[in-house]
Amino acid sequence: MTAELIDGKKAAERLRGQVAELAAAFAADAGRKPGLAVVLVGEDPASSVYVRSKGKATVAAGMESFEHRLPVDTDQDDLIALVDRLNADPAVDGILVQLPLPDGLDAQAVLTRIDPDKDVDGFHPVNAGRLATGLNGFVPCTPYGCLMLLKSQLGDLSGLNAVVIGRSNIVGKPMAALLTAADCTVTIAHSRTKNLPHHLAHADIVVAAVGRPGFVRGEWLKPGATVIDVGINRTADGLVGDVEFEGAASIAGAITPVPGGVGPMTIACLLRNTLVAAHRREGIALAADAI
Ligand SMILES: Nc1nc(=O)c2c([nH]1)NC[C@@H]1CN(c3ccc(C(=O)N[C@@H](CCC(=O)O)C(=O)O)cc3)C=[N+]21
Repeated sequence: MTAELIDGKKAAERLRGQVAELAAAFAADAGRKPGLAVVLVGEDPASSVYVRSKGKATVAAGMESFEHRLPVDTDQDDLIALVDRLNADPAVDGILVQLPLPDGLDAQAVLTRIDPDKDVDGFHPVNAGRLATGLNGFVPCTPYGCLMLLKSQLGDLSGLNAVVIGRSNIVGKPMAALLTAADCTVTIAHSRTKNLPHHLAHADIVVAAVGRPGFVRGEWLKPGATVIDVGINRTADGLVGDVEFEGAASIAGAITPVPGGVGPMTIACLLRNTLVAAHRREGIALAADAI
């Protein structure tokens, strides 16, 4: 292995520390802590683990955590009614409805019901539009975390070639928008892309978000490339990313591990977005470069 390991766990700890300091200052100013509501429908074991760790991280950062666990057979109207209550609750700055929702529930209708100014996941179409047009909104946590890792690794990203593999609304599309705004030359590759190795051969930055274990091969990479692996695949070998790690680590300049790369940054960015939401809702200034 010759690539430098990008330590997402350490970067996330640093960000969480900054959020905690700013959350304490907010609480002193506003007379209340920033609040994050997390809604989990059903008992998917992986989702339960994530929701628990989000709750713990929220409290550790000096914020209020409101957890709503609903039965798997919850109907659409009851879930929408809960979102309406959270929208109206002044103690709630951020709302996250854990995905995926059980079969039979319409996730798009639920996400679109969340007040865009409490949408700390950045999944509401209004926030997607704000990101696409360069307005202030909320950026989805995973791509935002990836951008922070890239900037701390590479500094200015201007003029670099970036290939984003995956075109989901949650990762690929917002990632491409962020890299475009950072002046990269961006290619979005996906399942229908012809000759992916051709595109990767020119990529200074690769963000892999396809959900297939070991899909990206080391020999496809440009030597020295910076590789961000968003994949979290549970296999017989344990948790693995979308990038074939051993091969990639011998050619890339730097690479995120799985676990310990992008995942911890996702949760830290959720706290960051909640802090920003709280400041905006209370009309309290937060220096643009504070976090
Ligand atoms: N509305 C919504 N927002 C989300 O942000 C959201 C969601 N739904 N549904 C599920 C996915 C997944 N997700 C992760 C967060 C942290 C880690 C994480 O911290 N992973 C650790 C450990 C992983 C493990 O051990 O299982 C790591 O990669 O090192 C992973 C995955 C957020 N998601």
